[in-house]
Amino acid sequence: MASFLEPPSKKICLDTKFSSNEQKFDNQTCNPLKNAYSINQLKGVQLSNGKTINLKKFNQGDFKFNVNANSPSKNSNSIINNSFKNSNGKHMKNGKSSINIRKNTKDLLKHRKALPIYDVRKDLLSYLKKGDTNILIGETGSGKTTQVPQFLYEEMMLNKGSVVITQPRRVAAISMATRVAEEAGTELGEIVGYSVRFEEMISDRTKIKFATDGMLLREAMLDPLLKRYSWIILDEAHERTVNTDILFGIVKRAQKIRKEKGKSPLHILVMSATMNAQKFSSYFNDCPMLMAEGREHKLEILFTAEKSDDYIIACLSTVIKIHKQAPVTHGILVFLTGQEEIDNACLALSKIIKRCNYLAPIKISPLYSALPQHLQMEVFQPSDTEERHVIFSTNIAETSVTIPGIRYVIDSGKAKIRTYNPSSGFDILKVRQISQAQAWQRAGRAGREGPGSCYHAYTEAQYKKMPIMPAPEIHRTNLATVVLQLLTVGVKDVINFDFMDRPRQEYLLNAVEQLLSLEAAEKDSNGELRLTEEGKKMAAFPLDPKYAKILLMGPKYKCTHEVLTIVAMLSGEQVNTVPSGKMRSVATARHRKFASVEGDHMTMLKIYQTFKASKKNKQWCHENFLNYRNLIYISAVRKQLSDICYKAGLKMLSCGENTDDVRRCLLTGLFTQVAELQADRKYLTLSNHDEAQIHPSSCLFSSRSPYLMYTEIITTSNAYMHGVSWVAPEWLYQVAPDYFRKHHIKADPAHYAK
Ligand SMILES: Nc1ncnc2c1ncn2[C@@H]1O[C@H](COP(=O)(O)OP(=O)(O)OP(=O)(O)O)[C@@H](O)[C@H]1O
Repeated sequence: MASFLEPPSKKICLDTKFSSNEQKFDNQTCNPLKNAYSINQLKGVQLSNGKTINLKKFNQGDFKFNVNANSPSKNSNSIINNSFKNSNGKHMKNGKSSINIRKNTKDLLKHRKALPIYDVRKDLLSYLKKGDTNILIGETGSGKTTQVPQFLYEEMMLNKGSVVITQPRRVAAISMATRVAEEAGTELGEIVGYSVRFEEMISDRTKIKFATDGMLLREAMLDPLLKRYSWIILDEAHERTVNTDILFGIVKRAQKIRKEKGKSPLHILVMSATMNAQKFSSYFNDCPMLMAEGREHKLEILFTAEKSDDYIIACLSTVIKIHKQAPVTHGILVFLTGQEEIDNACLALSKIIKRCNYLAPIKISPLYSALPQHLQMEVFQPSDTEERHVIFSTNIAETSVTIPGIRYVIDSGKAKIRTYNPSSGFDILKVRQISQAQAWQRAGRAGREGPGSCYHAYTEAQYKKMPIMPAPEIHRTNLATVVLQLLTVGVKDVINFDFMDRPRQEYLLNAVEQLLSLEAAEKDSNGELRLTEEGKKMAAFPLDPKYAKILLMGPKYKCTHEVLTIVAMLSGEQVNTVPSGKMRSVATARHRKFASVEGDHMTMLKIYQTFKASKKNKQWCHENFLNYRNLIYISAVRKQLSDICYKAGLKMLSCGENTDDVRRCLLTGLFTQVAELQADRKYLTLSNHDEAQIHPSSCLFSSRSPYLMYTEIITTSNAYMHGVSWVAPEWLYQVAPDYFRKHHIKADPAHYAK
C-alpha cells in the first residue's frame, strides 16, 4: 500500500481499458439471477427492454401479464431528473415547512409511480394477500424495498399490526427508513421508523419499521411469535448472513404456531434482486415465486479488456478517466475492501487531483462501518457543492441503498469476507473475490436516479468464474456461537433446527458439547438444552464462547484488564513484523525484549502494555518491528469488548504482578486445549492424544514444561501449537474438574484434587 500513498508514476489515467457489455446485459446474461434459473422457468418471459414489465408466477407457469409501459410516465428520464432536482433532500435538510413537505411528497409520488414495481402494484398485492409466504425478485432499483412496505400500508393500513423490513446493515436500515418516511410525507419515527443496534426511531404509531436482521432476532428473544407484526419482509435475502438464516427458521416457526393457535396470521415476504428463488421457495413450503421485471434506467455494464495486476490502481485510474469526461454532478461510488485501503485510496486520489491542476476538484468521502455514524450518513445527503462526489466504500453500500447523485460504480471485485479459523476459534476477515450476485448488487447502485454505468475492474472471463451466490455465512462461522444464539432466542432443539443449509450434525453436536463444558448451557430434567445465566452473558460478546468465558471469569481471578488485552490481541492479526535479510535478526532481538518465560500470552500482554505506555506511538512500533495498524485495531477491539464487560456489570480488576492468575483465567476457556509432555519429550494433546510440536515462533519453543495450554494448532508439515503458555497441573483440576476426570493426566489427580 505504501506506494499507493504517492500518485503512481505511470500514467494511471490511461491504462485501464474497458469493453462494454451492454448487449450482453440486455440479454440478461450478467445477472446471476438469470443464471440461477433454468431456461424453462424463463420461457415466455419477455426480457426487459425498459418497456415491458412482467410479474410472473414461476412455479405453476400459469400466470403472466404484461403491462405496457409506454405511457408518458414510463418515458421517465426527464421526469425522474426533474423529481430528483426537486426532491434534492430539501425536506430533510431545510426543516419541515409543510409547503416543502407537500411539494416534495407530490414530486416523490410522481417518482414512485415511475418505478417498475408500481405498475404491478395491484396484481402484486392480490398475490401477496392470497398466500401467507411469497418470494419476490425484482431488478435492483425496481422499487421493492421502498414501495412494497408502502403498498401494504396503503392497501391494508395494517390496522392490526405492522410491517417490519429487515436489512443486513444499519446504514441501509436508516437510509431506507428516511427515504420511505419522506415519500410517505411523515416524520421519521412516526408511521415509518427504524431500529438498529443502540438506536431506535419508532413510536406507537409506527407501522413500517426498517430493522437490521440482528435487531429483529433480539425482538424474537422476547416475543418468539413476533406478535406485533402482520408482515415480515426479509429483504436482501441472498446475503445469507447468520442472522438472516436464523431468522428464516424463527419466522417460519412463528408463522406456523400462530396459525395452529388461531392467532392473527403472519405473512412472510422474502425479497432480493439476486437470489436462487427455487431454493428459497422449497424452504418456505414451495411458496409462490414472483418476479417483477424491468428497470427504470439503463445500466451499462463494463469489464476490463485485460486482467489488471492491481485492482486499486485499476479503480483509481477509472475514477480519473470518468472524472475527465462525465458531467461533474455525476457521482462515483468505488467498492474497495476495508478501512485502511479506503483511507489510502482517498489520500491518493486527493494527491493526484492536487498534483494534476488541470483536473477539476473532487469531493472525496470514505464509507466503512468503523466511521462514526454521522459521517456514514453524510454520504446520503445530496452534495451541496458543484464538485464531483467520489465515495470509496466497503460492501456496506453494496445492497439496498441509493446514494444521491451516483451515476457510476467502480467494482474492485473484492471484499473482506468473514472466515472462521476452526483451529483458533476466531473469525477472521480476509480479502476474497466476491460472487456474481454481489457484483450485480454493486452494479445496481448505479442507474437509480438516471442512466448509469458500472465498471468492473476485472474481465468478463473472471466474472464468469466467480461463484454465483455468496456461500452462506453459517458455513464459515463458529457453530458454538450459532448454537448459543439459537438458545438465546429460545430454540431448544438446536440439532433439529430448520436450517436452510444445515451444518453437519457432528459439528452441531460438538458445538453443543463445547457449550455444556463451558457451562454456557445445561440440560434440564427433560434432557432439553437451556442457557445458563453465564451463557446469557456470553451471548453478548461477539466472540467464540470460550473467549467470552475467559472474560466473564476475569473478575474472579482479578485480571479483567489483562484478559481483555490478551483476548483482543488474539482476535487481531499478527503484530510482530518479520523483515527479510539482515534486519531479520535485529527484529528478532527487539521482539525478544518482550518475551515472557510464562509463554506467548504474557508476551502479548507485555507488548500491548508497552505500546500503550508509549502512548500508542507509531515510531515506537516501527523501531520495535511491530505493526502499528494491527495494534490500533486491537485497541479498538479491546475497547469494544470492555464496553460489553462494563454493560454486563463485570468488575474491571487488575492482578498486577500476580500473572499466574491470568493463565489460570485463560485456562477456564482453553482447558480443552492442553498438551502433556511425554517421556520421549514429545507433546500429546489431552483431548485427542495427537502429537503436536511447539511452533518455532513461540517464546517457549525450547522449553519443556510438563503441561502447556495453546491457542490453536496449525498443521503444515507437522502439527504446530501456536500461542503457548505453561500451566500447572493442579490448575487443570481446579478449573475443569469434570473434564479432567475424563481426560486423565499423568500428574496424580488425588494429589492435585485437594
Ligand atoms: N434515498 C434515496 N434518494 C433518492 N432516491 C431514492 C432513494 N431511495 C430510493 N430511491 C429511488 O427509488 C428507487 C427504488 O429504490 P428501492 O430501494 O426501492 O429499489 P429496490 O428494488 O429495493 O433495489 P435493491 O434491489 O437495489 O435494493 C431507486 O432506484 C431510486 O430511484
